[in-house]
Amino acid sequence: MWWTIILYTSLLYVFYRFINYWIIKPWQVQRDFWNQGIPGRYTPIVGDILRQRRAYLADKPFSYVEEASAEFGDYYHTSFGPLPCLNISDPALIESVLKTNSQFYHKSELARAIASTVLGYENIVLAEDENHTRHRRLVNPIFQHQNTISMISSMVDIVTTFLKKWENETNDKTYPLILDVSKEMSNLTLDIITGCVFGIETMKNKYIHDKIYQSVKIAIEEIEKRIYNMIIIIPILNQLPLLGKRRIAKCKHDIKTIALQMIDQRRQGLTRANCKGPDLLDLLLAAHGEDKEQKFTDEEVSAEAITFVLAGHETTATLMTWTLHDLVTNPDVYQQCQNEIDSVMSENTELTATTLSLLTYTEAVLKETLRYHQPAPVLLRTAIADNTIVASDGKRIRIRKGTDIIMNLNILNSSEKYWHEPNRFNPSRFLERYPDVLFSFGIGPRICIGQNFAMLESKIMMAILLRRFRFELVPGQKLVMGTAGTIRPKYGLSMRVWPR
Ligand code: HEM
Repeated sequence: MWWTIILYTSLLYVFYRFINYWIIKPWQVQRDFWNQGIPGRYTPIVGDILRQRRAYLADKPFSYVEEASAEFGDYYHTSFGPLPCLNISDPALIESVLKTNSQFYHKSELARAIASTVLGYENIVLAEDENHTRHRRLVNPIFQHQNTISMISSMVDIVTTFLKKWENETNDKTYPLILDVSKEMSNLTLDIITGCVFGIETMKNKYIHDKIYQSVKIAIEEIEKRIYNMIIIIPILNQLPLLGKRRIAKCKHDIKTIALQMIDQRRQGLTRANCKGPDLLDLLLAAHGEDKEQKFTDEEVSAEAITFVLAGHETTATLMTWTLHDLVTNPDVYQQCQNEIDSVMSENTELTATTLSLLTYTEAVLKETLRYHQPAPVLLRTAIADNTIVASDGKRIRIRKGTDIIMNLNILNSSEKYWHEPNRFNPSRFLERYPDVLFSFGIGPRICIGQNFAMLESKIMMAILLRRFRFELVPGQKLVMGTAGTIRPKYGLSMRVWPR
C-alpha cells in the first residue's frame, strides 16, 4: 500500500516537474512579458527551434533573427525549446545586462553546456560571482600591455614559419595557390595561441603539436554537431554518454594531460618561454593576488591555459577570415590598407610595437570587420534573480529569474539607428573615435580579457600576409556564415593567393 502511494507520488512529482519545465514556467514568463507590453511570440515546447533549424538548413542562419527584429524591434520575447528568452539588440539593454545589472546574471545554461564540455567549470569563462572575481583578479595582469608586447617577436616567428608552406608552393609566380583561407587562418591562429601559451619550442614537438591540434579540432567539431542537432539543450539526453560526448571527453582528457605535463616540465625548468619576456604559461604560474598565497593550483593553471587556447583561437581565426573577405570585396579599402602596410614595412623592417602603432588604417579595417562581421554574434545570459533593465527609449523591462537573455550583437551592428550607412564596409568610421555601441569584445566585468592580444596578433598577421601575398576571391562559391559560437564560414572561403 505505502509503496504504491510512494510510487504514484514520485510519478506525479516527475510529471509535474516535466510539465513545469516544458509548459508552465515558459508560459508564465511569456505572459509576464506580454503584460509589460513587450512584443514577441510563443510556440509551446519547441519555441523557435524549428524556425532556427529551417533557417540553418536553408543556409540563411541569421534570417530568422533578422525577420524577428524587423517585425518586433530591438527587444522581443521568444523561447528556445522550453527556455523563455528575451532577445535584445538595444545597446542600453545590452549594457544593463552585461554591466550595470551584471550581478543578476550568470552565463546561460546553453553557454555553460557548450563551454563546460571541454573546459569544465573551474576557469575564468565559467566561474561566477566571487569565484569569477578571483580568477579575473589573477588573470588581468597577465594581459597587461608590456606582457603582450613582449610576445610580438614570437608571434612574428610563428606567422613567418607558417607562411613558408605557402611560399614554397607559390615559387612559380604565374599560378596562384588556391586556399581555403578559413581553414588556414584557423591553423595559423591555433599555432599562435598555443605557441604563446605553451612556448614555440614545446609546440615544435610533433607529438604535442598534433595531439593538441587534433583534440581542439575534434572537440570543436563535436560541440558544433551537438549544437546543430540540439542534443546540448535537451535535459537527460545531453547527459547520456553518446559517441560525441565520449569523443569530447577524450579530447578534454588528452589536452589536460598534456597541459599538466607541460606545467610540470616548466616548474622543473625543463622548458622555457621563447618570447622576449614570459609567455602565458609563465605568467599563469606566477600569477598571484595581493596576498602572495593566493595563487592558481596546477589544475587551475591547466584549465586557464586551455581556456586561452579555446577562447582565443576560433574568434581570432574568424576575424582574420572575414577581414580578408571584406578586403577583397572592397577593392578601394584593400588598396588603402595595402598602401599603408607597404609604406610602413619594407622587406627587412622588423615588426615592433612602434611599427605596429603606425598601422592605424589596418587597425580600423579590423575594427570595421568586427562590426560588419561580428565574430561572436550572440552573447547569452540567464537571470539568477528578478531585476529591471532599461532600454534606450526609456522602457523599463522586468526580468524574471530564470529568463534567458539573447544579445544579438550582429543586429545592433547593422542597425541604422546606431550606425551611419551600416551596410557599407567603411573602416574610416573608426579613425575618428571608437563608438560606444561596438560590443564585439563584450562589456562589463566579463569583457574579453584577450582583446588587446587579439588585436595585436591580427595586426601582425595582416601586416605579414598583405606584405607578401595578394588575395582574390574564387568566384561562384557558396559563402555561408557558421553559427556555432562564431560565424566562421560553414563551407570555407576559397581564395587565390598570389606571391607579391
Ligand atoms: C577577435 C577575437 C576575439 C573576440 C571577438 C572575442 C570576444 C569575446 C567576447 C564577446 C567575450 C565576452 C563573452 C561574454 O560576455 O559572454 C570574450 C570573453 C573572453 N575572451 Fe575573448 N575574444 C577574442 C579573442 C580572445 C583571445 C585571443 C583570448 C585569449 C588569449 C580571449 C580570451 C577570453 C576570455 C578568457 C574571456 C572570458 C572573460 C571573462 O569571462 O571574464 N579572447 N571574448
